Amino acid sequence: MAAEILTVAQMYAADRAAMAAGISGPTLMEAAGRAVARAVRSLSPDGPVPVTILCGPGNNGGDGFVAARHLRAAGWPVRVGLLGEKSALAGDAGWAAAAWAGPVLPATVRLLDGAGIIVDALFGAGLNRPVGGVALDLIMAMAGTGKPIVAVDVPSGINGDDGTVRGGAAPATITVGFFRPKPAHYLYPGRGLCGRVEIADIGIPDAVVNDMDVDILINGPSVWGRALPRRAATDHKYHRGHALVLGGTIMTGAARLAARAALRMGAGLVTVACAPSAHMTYSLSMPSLIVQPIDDAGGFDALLSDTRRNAVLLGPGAGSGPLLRKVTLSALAANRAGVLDADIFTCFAGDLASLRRAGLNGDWIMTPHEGEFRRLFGDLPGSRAERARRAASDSGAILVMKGPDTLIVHPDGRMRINHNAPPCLATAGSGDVLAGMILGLLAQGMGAFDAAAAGVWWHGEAGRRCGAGLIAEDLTEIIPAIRRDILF
Ligand SMILES: NC(=O)C1=CN([C@@H]2O[C@H](COP(=O)(O)OP(=O)(O)OC[C@H]3O[C@@H](n4cnc5c(N)ncnc54)[C@H](O)[C@@H]3O)[C@@H](O)[C@H]2O)[C@H](O)CC1
Ligand SMILES: [K+]
Repeated sequence: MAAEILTVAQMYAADRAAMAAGISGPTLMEAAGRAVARAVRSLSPDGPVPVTILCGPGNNGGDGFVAARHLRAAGWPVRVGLLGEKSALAGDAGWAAAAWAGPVLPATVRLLDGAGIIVDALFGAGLNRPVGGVALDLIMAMAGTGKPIVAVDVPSGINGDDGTVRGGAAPATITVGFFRPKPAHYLYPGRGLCGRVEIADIGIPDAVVNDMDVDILINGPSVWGRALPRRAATDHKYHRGHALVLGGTIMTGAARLAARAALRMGAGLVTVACAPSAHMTYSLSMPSLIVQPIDDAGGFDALLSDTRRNAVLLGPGAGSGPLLRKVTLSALAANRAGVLDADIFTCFAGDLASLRRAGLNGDWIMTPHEGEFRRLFGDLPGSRAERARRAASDSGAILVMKGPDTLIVHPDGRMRINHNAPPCLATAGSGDVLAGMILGLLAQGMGAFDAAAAGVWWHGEAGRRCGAGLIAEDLTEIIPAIRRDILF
């Protein structure tokens, strides 16, 4: 499957490019409507049930008319309700409505009575304001029926570019998108309202994407697999990097999980630097760890003076006191790659400027969840994706905005949307494992953007394989099996 996600504007451009290549608008709409009819039929394998199709005033409605014609031809009872006047339908939608031989009724809530399946073809890519009035009444009524809904392109009321709900939207059972997915198919809350997403080939040549600046991808091995660190028969451990983790004194579990994850990801060596009082805790937890007691930030600097220690993790369990602050500023100045997580966002709350001044750049990855994000970046305006992009651009670092639809964003605006994380990953220590996984890849020399994306996907896959009831310790243990299955 192609990993590209197209914005609404890019999808319109793809349409135009296809038409310029000689594929007519009605040809595209015919294929789109046929795919919608197919999705409806898949919901009732035992045979026809009454279908109500609610059509809007644009081409989304046009797709609805085409679907109506195909379903009727296959012997399905279909009622079509139109929001607006048939005479006002223009272009391809006008063509589709003219080709529908059945009655066109005004779209009212009553039309939903007796429907076994509903097709939501009110608004798609062309939504340009929040839904209200009759349209909103229809959307709420669709949602209230409890019947299966097939949404055309997106559930009406969802903004295709960011997945936000504008006014209201009815949850679909299947959403049929066209050519390539849109951000709303992958970003919550849109993603949660789309149900199963089926992307139909409607005859737009794949090549049209080559002329576009596609900067959003679905995160997965096809995106970063070729950049994974390779093993050579002649490798020794110093070829595989040396990660350095600042370990806390009280919350020692976080750094232990992260260090273990970094080793499991293939880092050659992992050192935990900690207060002398915590030395024993770290040493006894994992014989393969190097544990270095440090008295103060100077002790950490001394460890960093060994340039083989090439990747650094700061934050998990570290406490947000002066030590973390000092160590972070000197690590940023030391020209390393690294991951900033957890207590970093408290330690530097509202103070991105200090991180930037110290040398934060694209070799560094920040991994906040929503609350931590706000602590560092404040209340930025816009959707989650817009805020994440702004934060990556302002910080100059790779931003991993954690959540059920984790975003991996480059300062230049490129974004990868992750979609494989199961809810059971929301458990204590899970974020520490993620930070350590990314660290392990950084230590082996993988570029920060790819390392972040690979870590996030791999962590999701680990969660999926462990399943419900997993604890963070399980995640680290399944890492090697996943590597074996990534075919790059
Ligand atoms: N390659 C493709 O993706 C193809 C997509 N197709 C379908 O075309 C629609 C997009 O069609 P468009 O006419 O541009 O927009 P819409 O039908 O979504 O809506 C425009 C229509 O609705 C009015 N409107 C917008 N927002 C509101 C609102 N909140 N309340 C009331 N009215 C609103 C607006 O004024 C217009 O009149 C895409 O989604 C696909 O379904 C093609 O069929 C095939 C190729
Ligand atoms: K729709």
